[in-house]
Amino acid sequence: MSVKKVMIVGAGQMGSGIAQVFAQSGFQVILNDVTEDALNKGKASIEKILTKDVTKGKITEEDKSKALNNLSLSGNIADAASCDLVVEAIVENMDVKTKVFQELDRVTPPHAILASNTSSLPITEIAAVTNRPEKVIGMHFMNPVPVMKLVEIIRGLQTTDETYETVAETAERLNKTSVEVNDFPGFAANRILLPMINEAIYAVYEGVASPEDIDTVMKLGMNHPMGPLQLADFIGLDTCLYIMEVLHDGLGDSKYRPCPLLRKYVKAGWLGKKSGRGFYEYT
Ligand SMILES: CC(=O)CC(=O)SCCNC(=O)CCNC(=O)[C@H](O)C(C)(C)COP(=O)(O)OP(=O)(O)OC[C@H]1O[C@@H](n2cnc3c(N)ncnc32)[C@H](O)[C@@H]1OP(=O)(O)O
Ligand SMILES: NC(=O)C1=CN([C@@H]2O[C@H](COP(=O)(O)OP(=O)(O)OC[C@H]3O[C@@H](n4cnc5c(N)ncnc54)[C@H](OP(=O)(O)O)[C@@H]3O)[C@@H](O)[C@H]2O)C=CC1
Repeated sequence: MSVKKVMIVGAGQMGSGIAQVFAQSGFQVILNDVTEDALNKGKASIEKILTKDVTKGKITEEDKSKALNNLSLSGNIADAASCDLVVEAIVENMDVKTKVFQELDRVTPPHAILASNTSSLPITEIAAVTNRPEKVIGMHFMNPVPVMKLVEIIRGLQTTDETYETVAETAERLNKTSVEVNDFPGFAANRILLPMINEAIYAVYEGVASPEDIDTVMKLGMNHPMGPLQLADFIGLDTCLYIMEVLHDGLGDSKYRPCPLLRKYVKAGWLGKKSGRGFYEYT
């Protein structure tokens, strides 16, 4: 199957980035969210990035219009009835995701592939709530989506080769490089990245150094483009905590225990860049 039309569920930072790259690659895209406000914010962020790219001469005004013409907004998940592929990018919570997958299973045509952009949750478990587990797969983009080249493709236990190949070919059409990963907590990217971020938070918690100095260590000492605390704020501290909980519960090793300071910040509503405050303040 060659994918022509996609729905992206969730118009947050990941969903809007995913919608943008699909629209720029010539796919028909429906961006879905529960509120009109979220949809408008998602569309505005796509327009802002495309306008910047025009100013920089990376794309033409015509490329921008074409991409925006490929994009429509919808508050009704039943609009996925016309789609070949759905990429879900809502909150990292199994209960919420499985409800959405049950709904998608009801409304999409039988040939449609249902993909999740989950950072860490088991694809096999998400697939099990549908009547098409062979067509459920992980399509894990990296943040910021328009910039990062990688897509982790995660096979659930019942994902077929055909589903895998369609998604791998779709990632290639998006000009991304994909890697095949098996269904383990945190997959590959976050099994490696998140323990480093969590350790950096422990270092702040234990008074090893200030957040600024810890980030400087990793930026100037290891040439990371962002320090781990700046990156945690960028990912979202709620998402970081959900991922650490999945690693801790799923792998059962105390080395993955989420730092109490991370829990405290999330409880306080300090979710990082998206809420205006995390390890740093954002205006
Ligand atoms: C949690 C998960 O499940 C998985 C994950 O995603 S983990 C997170 C993975 N991501 C990372 O590790 C990101 C690490 N950070 C970086 O690579 C860089 O800091 C960065 C690309 C985000 C920004 O780069 P920078 O050099 O510091 O800043 P800046 O010069 O403003 O941006 C570089 C380019 O990226 C673009 N860019 C930055 N943020 C962007 C965004 N949100 N959307 C689109 N484009 C963006 C800029 O427009 C710029 O483009 P040009 O080179 O064409 O001018
Ligand atoms: N942040 C990152 O760096 C990365 C995140 N991911 C994964 O991507 C997913 C989304 O993360 P991110 O974009 O950062 O999160 P955001 O909080 O930015 O966006 C989530 C969006 O989904 C909406 N939403 C919540 N429930 C539903 C629903 N039932 N139907 C439709 N929309 C819904 C939210 O609306 P509202 O705000 O109203 O609740 C919000 O607009 C998560 O699974 C995360 O783990 C993957 C790679 C990187």
